[in-house]
Amino acid sequence: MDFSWTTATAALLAALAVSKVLQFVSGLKAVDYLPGLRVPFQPLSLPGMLLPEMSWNPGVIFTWTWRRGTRNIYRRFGNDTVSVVPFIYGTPTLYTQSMEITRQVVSVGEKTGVFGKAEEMSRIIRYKLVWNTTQKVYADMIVSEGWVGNATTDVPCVQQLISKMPIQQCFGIISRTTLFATAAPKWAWKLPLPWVRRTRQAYDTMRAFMNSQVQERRETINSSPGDNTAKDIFSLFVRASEDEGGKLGFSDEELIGNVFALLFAGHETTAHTLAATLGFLSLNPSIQEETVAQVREVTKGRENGEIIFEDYSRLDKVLAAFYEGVRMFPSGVYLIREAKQDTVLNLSGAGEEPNILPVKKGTHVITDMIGVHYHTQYFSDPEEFKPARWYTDRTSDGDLADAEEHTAFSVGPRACPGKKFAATEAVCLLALLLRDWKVVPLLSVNVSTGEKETTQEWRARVMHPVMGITMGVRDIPLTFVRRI
Ligand code: HEM
Repeated sequence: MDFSWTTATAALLAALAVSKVLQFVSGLKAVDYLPGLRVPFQPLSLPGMLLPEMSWNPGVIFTWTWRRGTRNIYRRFGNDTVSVVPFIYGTPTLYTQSMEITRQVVSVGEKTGVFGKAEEMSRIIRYKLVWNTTQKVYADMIVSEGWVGNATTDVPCVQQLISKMPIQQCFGIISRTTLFATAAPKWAWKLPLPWVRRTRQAYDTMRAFMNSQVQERRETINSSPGDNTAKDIFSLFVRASEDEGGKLGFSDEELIGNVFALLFAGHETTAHTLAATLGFLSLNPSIQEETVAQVREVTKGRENGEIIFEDYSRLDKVLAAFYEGVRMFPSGVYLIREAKQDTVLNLSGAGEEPNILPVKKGTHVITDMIGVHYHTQYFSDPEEFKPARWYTDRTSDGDLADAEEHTAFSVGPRACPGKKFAATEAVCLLALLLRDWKVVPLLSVNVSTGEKETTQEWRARVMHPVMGITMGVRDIPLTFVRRI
């Protein structure tokens, strides 16, 4: 029989099509045919992330872009948990906006090993050091940015202010180019394009910085073996690695990787949440003044309005503003877990008739933090910035019985170990900034008409998410007006 390329290609395509159909059917079975989206690619898979957003390719943060009206997937399919089954590429996945399912998966499921993710993290942080360092960064920033003596200062992108240390420019570039870094083959790094060159430089600078940090710590630790005084995270990693020694110790690459992951987990999330919080405070002057009043009350009678670490627990309105900022822009937007074995989820929630959903091993379950945070069952008026819902004394605002469980820092054994770190840094920085400056939106002016946009237009233009390593917020333009 003559060999024909056409026949061979057709046979290959037919085999591929059959395998995809079988895979799709097994995906539907894995989620027990729970209604939901049927799309070519899982939105969090590489093709899903890289291809442009279309009706057939929802995009990484479709739960935000589609959150209103009939496109909201939970409303559309009439359930707080829906399936997303890809027919070309990706893992069958359940998206949920139910805290009850989140508890079953992220809390109980993780504890029992039925659901899980990979690596472990140690939890050693000294919060007073965080507070004092934040104070120093604020003082340095006021000088280096030339704010001393200014009555007002315009800041076109408040994120850049919050990320001012030199190495942090590299952080910014790296976090914006994660998709490229994950997907690009080696040759693509050599392309003669300015942004590729800048990306390469950022990665090289960061690697060299990290390397020098490892070598420095290694020398110090080896030159005085009994000395355990250095408690920064880098030294702890290096010491742990040196103590294990031989094959069990970390390689330099692994050490750098771990510290890198920790720095990124903490940096981008906190910077974006602070920016979003300042943005919302600028849009809500009365809430801003209420928060400032607490700062004044706490620091009354102190020389220069000094704010100290011991004030943290009394600055609950500042903390509440930060929690509300992270509720509205949850940087850890998806909690992704994989079923480690065949299991079941109870979709009905506490107290109702059981409605059992079988879930096959390998299926992903994603808690959609946007869904949870804009769910009227948990938060009344979810589109409103209402820090009062987090106040310690929030008896008037009955919608948060378990306030701690609803924060954007996750629950269960793999909840964010940096929550207190972020909260300490945020309360200190926000209290200092608000004590000294009134924050107002920097409104743009229409060049042809000379008219200024309204604050509502500013909100509609600015307060949108962008996806880097985590979910952030667009550049936030603000004016800082000195308080007398
Ligand atoms: C606004 C600030 C922050 C937010 C919203 C945030 C949010 C989160 C969330 C939701 C998770 C859990 C992810 C999951 O369960 O899949 C997480 C994990 C983590 N966070 Fe944060 N985080 C913040 C700041 C920080 C800071 C400052 C640090 C470090 C100092 C940090 C270090 C980590 C680490 C290491 C993990 C992984 C924990 C594990 O897998 O066991 N985070 N974060």
